[in-house]
Amino acid sequence: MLGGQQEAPTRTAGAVHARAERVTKRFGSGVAVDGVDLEVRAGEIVGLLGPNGAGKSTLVGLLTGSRRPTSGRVELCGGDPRDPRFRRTLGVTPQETGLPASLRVGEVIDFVRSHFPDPLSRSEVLDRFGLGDLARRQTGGLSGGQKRRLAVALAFAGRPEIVFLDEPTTGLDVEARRDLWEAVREFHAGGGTVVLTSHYLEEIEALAERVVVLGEGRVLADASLEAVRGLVKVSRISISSPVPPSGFDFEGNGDRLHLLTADADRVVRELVTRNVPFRDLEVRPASLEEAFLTLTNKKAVAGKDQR
Ligand SMILES: Nc1ncnc2c1ncn2[C@@H]1O[C@H](COP(=O)(O)OP(=O)(O)OP(=O)(O)O)[C@@H](O)[C@H]1O
Repeated sequence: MLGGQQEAPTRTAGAVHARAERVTKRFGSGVAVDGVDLEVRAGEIVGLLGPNGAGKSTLVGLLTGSRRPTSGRVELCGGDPRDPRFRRTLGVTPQETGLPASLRVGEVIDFVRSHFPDPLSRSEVLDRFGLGDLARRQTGGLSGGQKRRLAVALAFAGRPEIVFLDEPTTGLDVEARRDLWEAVREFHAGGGTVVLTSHYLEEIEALAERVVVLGEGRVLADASLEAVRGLVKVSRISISSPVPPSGFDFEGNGDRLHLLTADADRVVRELVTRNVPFRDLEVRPASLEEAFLTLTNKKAVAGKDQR
């Protein structure tokens, strides 16, 4: 993948911790990742956002060395992610984690720790992720949420430079999710780099400073959270009306109707001019989810490096 001599992993602030250069991954005739360029710098929290099948997990797999690109180049902390010297900088929680059912939680943590030169202590991992009470439990007997918490904790056990969290809080209740966010923030506050994928827009909004929107394997947007919203400049207009006004694309149930538009002023003026009998008018900026849907629909190649 990468040729020639490789230096030891870079630990300089501002260094590139993960890089994809025109990376493509094909499965048979399908393209999961299609010519992606991406740089993640030390200390960033980057959210990968996209609908099912957009290529998020495949991209994470490529950046973390569990998959090889069909073409293009990937780097992790300045080297090949398949090289153990560079893998030591990495913590990863894949979407599906197979934990050995007969091992106890503490044993699994120790097993993972043993692969790293300067890991967290067992009790640090247990405490930080609220697993103290479960240390002696066999992983086979854990609930789905407990397994997920352990899987995320394991990503941090080796005291990594960069963590990749693929849908980290799927299946967790609100409290457990917030606890995990806190642990991720703590890692970030200590200088750690984070790449996370999520379907929970709340999670991306809570954690990410930069959002990379993927659609059909391509980067549709790569910008700050605010800029991703700004890119589409969509407003959501809601009205109550006994009948849907003709000539407008309002959707909704009952008499509450909604419309996404880039020009809310024009729509409201037209509603008034045409004497539409609306009430309870509400106009607000689109949520990230709405912005993201609009971006995906447009298939726009938008705003690289607007962060
Ligand atoms: N091992 C594989 N063999 C064949 N096709 C695959 C394989 N892995 C992924 N794909 C295909 O590649 C595309 C991208 O999948 P990927 O899992 O990366 O998307 P995703 O954005 O992570 O989706 P989700 O949010 O549902 O996890 C999909 O069309 C998927 O079916």
